[in-house]
Amino acid sequence: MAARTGKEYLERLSASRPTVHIQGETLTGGVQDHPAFRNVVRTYAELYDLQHADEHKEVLTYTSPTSGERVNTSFLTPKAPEDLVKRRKAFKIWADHSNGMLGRTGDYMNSSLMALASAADWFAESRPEFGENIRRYYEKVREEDLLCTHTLIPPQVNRSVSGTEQGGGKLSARIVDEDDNGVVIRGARMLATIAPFADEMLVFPSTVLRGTPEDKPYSYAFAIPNDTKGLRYIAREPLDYDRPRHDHPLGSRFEESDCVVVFDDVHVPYERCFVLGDPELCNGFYSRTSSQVHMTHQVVTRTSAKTEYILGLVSLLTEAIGLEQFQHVQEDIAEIIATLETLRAFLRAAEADAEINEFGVLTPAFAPLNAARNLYPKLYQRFPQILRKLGASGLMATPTELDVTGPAAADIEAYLQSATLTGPERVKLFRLVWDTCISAFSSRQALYEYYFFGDPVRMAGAYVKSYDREPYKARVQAFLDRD
Ligand SMILES: Cc1cc2nc3c(=O)[nH]c(=O)nc-3n(C[C@H](O)[C@H](O)[C@H](O)COP(=O)(O)OP(=O)(O)OC[C@H]3O[C@@H](n4cnc5c(N)ncnc54)[C@H](O)[C@@H]3O)c2cc1C
Repeated sequence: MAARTGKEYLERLSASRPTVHIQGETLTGGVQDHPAFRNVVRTYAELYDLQHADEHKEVLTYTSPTSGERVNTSFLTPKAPEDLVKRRKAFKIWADHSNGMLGRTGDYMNSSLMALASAADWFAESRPEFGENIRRYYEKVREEDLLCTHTLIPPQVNRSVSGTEQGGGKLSARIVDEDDNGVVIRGARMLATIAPFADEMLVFPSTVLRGTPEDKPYSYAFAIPNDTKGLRYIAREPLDYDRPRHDHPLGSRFEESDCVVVFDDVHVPYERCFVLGDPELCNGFYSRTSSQVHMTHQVVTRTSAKTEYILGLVSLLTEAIGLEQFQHVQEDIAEIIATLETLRAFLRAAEADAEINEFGVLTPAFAPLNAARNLYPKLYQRFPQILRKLGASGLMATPTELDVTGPAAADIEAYLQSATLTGPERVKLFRLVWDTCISAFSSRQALYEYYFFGDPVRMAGAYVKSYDREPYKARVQAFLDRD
């Protein structure tokens, strides 16, 4: 099968039976029609349709080396510089479709799987069949164009002890049994975005494991269909209130949903396992395979699309109400431009300094991408702040569509006009600003960007530890020692 259409994505989803607890209801199917999910599912279907649009199909797809069918470009194993460029352009098309608001479009995990499968020999060091498993799984996801999400971190019970010690070792998902066909998993993982409407759940390592015998049951990587028996999702309250697009322009399209993941003795067949009982392999999972680099390449492309959107939005806002000439407003706009250009420079540097890794994959330089992923969680927080500051009371003068077209229409036309816009045009723009900086949807976006790659505080610790500062210390020391 080739790159899917939106219709094919929806058909598969309607045949799927994931167990989802949401607002007191238990769903065992029908996700695509549920008010909490149907709008975002439609948006995901649009992404699949873009793969077949005349203006995008050349960039969004390439010819599969096994089936000869067109498959999504995020599966392309880069060997030459133009492959990296093609990958980035494909990421950008999908990211632009949601103004960078969707964090779990398929290309994110596809990029990870591409890199993991290329490093199959590394997995095979643990057990030969694991190398074959990851290669086969990547090909399956590529050829069937499956939508994958992932769940990484242990439940947030007591962060003063390790993930494996939560609840006395009885809470985090762990291997509790093993038979001739596979392993049995019991416990929970904290979160998985888009879980109810993904096809597959990747249960991958995250926190560093100590390599002690007690850590072995927590040392695994596997993938299961999202309606596997015993797998349950507990969804948070939806932020899509099924309101008109005029009123909630982002929440009514891009509300991805986040779920706690419960494994109630889930049986995972061996052929779906890539690591078992090997903490060392878990600890090297992302770095040794270059998977973190390719994932970050996708993410920085997405965040640059999101920053372009913010720049466009702030510019329309400041033009609309005549703020452009004020210096502090220009200072805020300059901050957004500088962030955008920084992200673009990181992407360009990462691609320009790419090198072939030990598995023959052209891999972007990690240093610029790592800098981007350490900076953006904090840089993004400024954007809603700037929008709130510049929008001010205008963000509360935001009647709904029913008012714009109802009895208040004449007042709205007269009193809500702006320097450049009619009343209805201004309300439409300001509702978009509101959904980017004030609504519950926008709050969740800010939280998402902050924790996208993990806790920025602990990431900073790892960043400092991994960065070679010796040459700079030596240079300063030499200066101190200079006569
Ligand atoms: C909107 C959203 C969507 C998400 N989607 C996914 C997903 O799809 N898949 C997935 O796997 N994960 C997902 N996550 C989880 C994300 O990976 C985590 O939020 C992130 O790794 C931080 O972990 P935590 O939330 O458990 O925070 P905690 O680890 O509980 O940290 C809470 C606070 O305590 C501090 N703290 C805790 N422990 C330490 C320590 N040892 N040293 C110093 N400070 C500490 C932190 O700095 C932080 O301020 C999502 C998170 C959000 C918010």
